[in-house]
Amino acid sequence: MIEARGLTKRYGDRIAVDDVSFTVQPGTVTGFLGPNGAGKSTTMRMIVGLTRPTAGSVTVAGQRYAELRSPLTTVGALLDAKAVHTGRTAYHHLLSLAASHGIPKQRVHEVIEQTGLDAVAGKRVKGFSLGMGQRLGIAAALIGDPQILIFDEPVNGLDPEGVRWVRTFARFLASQGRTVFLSSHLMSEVALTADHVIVIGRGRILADAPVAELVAGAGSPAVRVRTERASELAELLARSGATVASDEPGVLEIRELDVADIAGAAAAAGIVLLELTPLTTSLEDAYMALTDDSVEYRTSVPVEVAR
Ligand SMILES: Nc1ncnc2c1ncn2[C@@H]1O[C@H](COP(=O)(O)OP(=O)(O)OP(=O)(O)O)[C@@H](O)[C@H]1O
Repeated sequence: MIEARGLTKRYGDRIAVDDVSFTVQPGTVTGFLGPNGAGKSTTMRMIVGLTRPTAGSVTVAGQRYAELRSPLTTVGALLDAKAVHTGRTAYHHLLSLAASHGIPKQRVHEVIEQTGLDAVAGKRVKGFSLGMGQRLGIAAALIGDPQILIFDEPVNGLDPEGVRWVRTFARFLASQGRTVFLSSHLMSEVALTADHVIVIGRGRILADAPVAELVAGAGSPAVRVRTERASELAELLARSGATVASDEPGVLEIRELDVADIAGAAAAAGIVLLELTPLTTSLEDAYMALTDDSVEYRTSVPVEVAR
């Protein structure tokens, strides 16, 4: 279990992590989701004692990382796979890690096998592909057979096969009763991998819920409408309290009004609808709704598109 209480990190007058409290449970994959710069890496670095909190605390298995007598056998982390840039072979990299922590050699063979590195274990890490580097990072995290695993953006830059491997492996680790905490800025990835999601934006927790609950609570789903009089209908519906968006000429995405309300309003105004489709709410919608005010950089769709 990982427990953060009032965890805060300031860099000068910039607040990277702002008074966050959460618990990550064993036996599940918990996704840590947020846009770039939201504070995910800073939080993870504080969990494993690499960054010192400005205030608050975080514990793993009930203790602060610095107090752990045997850190590698308690928590394993993959924070920056590219950080391993060595002329040593994968086997020797893992062997020296094991040796420096009193972990038997046998464990090196086990993690090599578990992470599918057998074929490249004798090769120098320098020449590794990103996918192989990621497997090596995960093997290193597993070396002490810890119950708690922290992976920062484990699928970033991986090909589809690599993504699938990380996803399946994370689920396997959780099925063994381990605590698996993995970050991503990809909601689609988290939806496929995690049971539970903690969403962070601008250093604050925006949601902490099972994936299913987050989707269900995403608010009114959108309705897609196609008409030749899109801008006229958009103005009409906006006056009735709808939120109207458009990223394609003649097509509107309407929230806060249901299909019947929209059809009624269009009929009353003599506007012919060419399409009227309720859209199901996805985790992506839920995530966008939650982080709407939290993204540092955004693109906006000009209203003119609706015309
Ligand atoms: N060492 C540092 N010095 C100053 N500011 C920092 C430092 N590390 C992080 N920050 C700032 O803190 C904020 C949170 O960064 P962090 O890397 O934790 O976010 P993130 O959610 O992991 O984003 P990304 O997905 O882009 O890695 C950002 O605004 C970042 O610029």
